[in-house]
This record gives sequence, C-alpha cells and structure tokens, in this order.
Amino acid sequence: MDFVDIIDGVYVRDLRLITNPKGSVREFVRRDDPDFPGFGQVHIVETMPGIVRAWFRHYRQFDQLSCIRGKVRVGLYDDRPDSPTLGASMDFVIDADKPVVVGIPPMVWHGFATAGEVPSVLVQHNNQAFNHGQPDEEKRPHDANGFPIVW
Ligand SMILES: Cc1cn([C@H]2C[C@H](O)[C@@H](COP(=O)(O)OP(=O)(O)O[C@H]3O[C@H](C)C(=O)[C@H](O)[C@H]3O)O2)c(=O)[nH]c1=O
Repeated sequence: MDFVDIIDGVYVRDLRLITNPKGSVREFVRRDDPDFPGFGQVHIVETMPGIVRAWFRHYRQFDQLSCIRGKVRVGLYDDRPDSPTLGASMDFVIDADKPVVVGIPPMVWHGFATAGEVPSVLVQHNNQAFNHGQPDEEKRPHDANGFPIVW
C-alpha cells in the first residue's frame, strides 16, 4: 500500500518486514529518510476495540505513525484553504502484519480507530515534543459536522 498525493503532503509508505524464526524486525523512521521531518519524540498509543480517537490537527507538528499490533483505521481530511487537494479525504486500514508508515503534515485533520477485536498499538514519531502545558493540537469530536468520514 504505497500512495501519495491523495492529500497533498500525506504519504503511506511500505516498510520492509524482515521475519525469521526468532520473530521480526522492521525499520520505522530513519534520519536519512528523504522525508525525515526532524526528531521530536516517539510515543506509543494503545487503543481499545470500539474506541475512536478523532479529530485532531496540529499547527506545526508533522506526525509519522505505524501500526505494530492489530489493525487501525486511519481517517484524514484536508480543509487547508491553500491546499491543491482541498476537500480530499482518505479512509484506510493499516495492519501490523503489513507495515507502513503514514506521514501526516501540519493542519491535516486526522483520526484513528481500532479495526477489529484486539487492542491496537501505534508507534508514533512527531517532529516536536508534546508540550504538556500548551499542546500543539486542535481537537474536534469524531462526529463533528463538516467532516466527510463517518467513524
Ligand atoms: C500525545 C501525548 C499525549 N499525552 C497525554 C495527553 C493526555 O492527557 C493523554 C492522552 O489522553 P487521550 O487518550 O484522551 O488522548 P486523545 O484525545 O485520544 O489524543 C491523544 O492520542 C491520539 C492518538 C493523538 O494522536 C493525540 O495527539 C493525543 O493527544 O496523554 C502525553 O502525556 N504525551 C504525549 O505525547
């Protein structure tokens, strides 16, 4: 699942999964990636079945995420007035067994939900550290008006 340009600046890039009798290895983010946005922090997000985490957007922060357990539905919506893909949305499922990295630029609305019956786990790299006093984040309810994706 390699796709780009459905929403300007978003990408979904396949990660190589190396498996052997010991288990598996995958590279997530490298500083020599052509699209490396700079290091901020890495954090892990577990989400229970039936839970929707949406909607969010960041003013300055670039997110990169990958599913490392279970499956996660990802929804993205572009309402940036100056974007060539204004109005576009993406709605797809990522799977720990078919690893991808999803890149989400600042100001693109995004949300996640566990797809399936087991808790999902995302590993997330952001190009800035979470500011506890003043998060670089705007939130809307998952069922807010004006979004083209129904969770
Ligand atoms: C991202 C982040 C969050 N937090 C705190 C802030 C809250 O007190 C708590 C998360 O609470 P909750 O699970 O209600 O969060 P969501 O509203 O689902 O959103 C969070 O998880 C989704 C998946 C997002 O991508 C958001 O960026 C993130 O804020 O962890 C931290 O202490 N450090 C961090 O780096």
